[in-house]
Amino acid sequence: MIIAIGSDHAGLPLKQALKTALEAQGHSVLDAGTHGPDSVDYPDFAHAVSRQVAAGCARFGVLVCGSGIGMAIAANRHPGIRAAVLHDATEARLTRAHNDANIACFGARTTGVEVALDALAAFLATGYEGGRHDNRLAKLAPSTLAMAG
Ligand SMILES: O=C(CO)[C@H](O)[C@H](O)[C@H](O)COP(=O)(O)O
Repeated sequence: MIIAIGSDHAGLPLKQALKTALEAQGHSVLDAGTHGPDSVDYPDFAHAVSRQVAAGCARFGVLVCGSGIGMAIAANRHPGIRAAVLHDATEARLTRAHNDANIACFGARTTGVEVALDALAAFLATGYEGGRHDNRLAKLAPSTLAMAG
């Protein structure tokens, strides 16, 4: 599977750990950076990864910053992106099964490496359930916002 990954300076160590694990599992990882400890702006990396996922160049994205929240806010501005901040494997399974999330966001300052690895494995192993969730996802499309009450 092709997976796009990115982080800011705060997320770099966790990003490296997740990338190493993904490659060991046989995935192809497109690393959008950052590649060093200098302070950078998380939206630059969220936008790069989101574009790759939205364009179909990568099946899933992984984004890491201090809390995961800034990355998720930035990624969710892209049509077709459903990014979720994950703190454990249960959240990972639920957001795949119910939200068809396609980008997993982690907070390197809030979530340990082992928990993040576990959550990412669950995220990648879980399929979208469809059914009752299809109508709900359709209501997330930007074109439906003008009609929303
Ligand atoms: O934007 C964030 C909050 O959602 C990220 O956690 C950033 O990594 C964080 O703001 C970076 O903080 P720093 O003080 O510039 O290292």
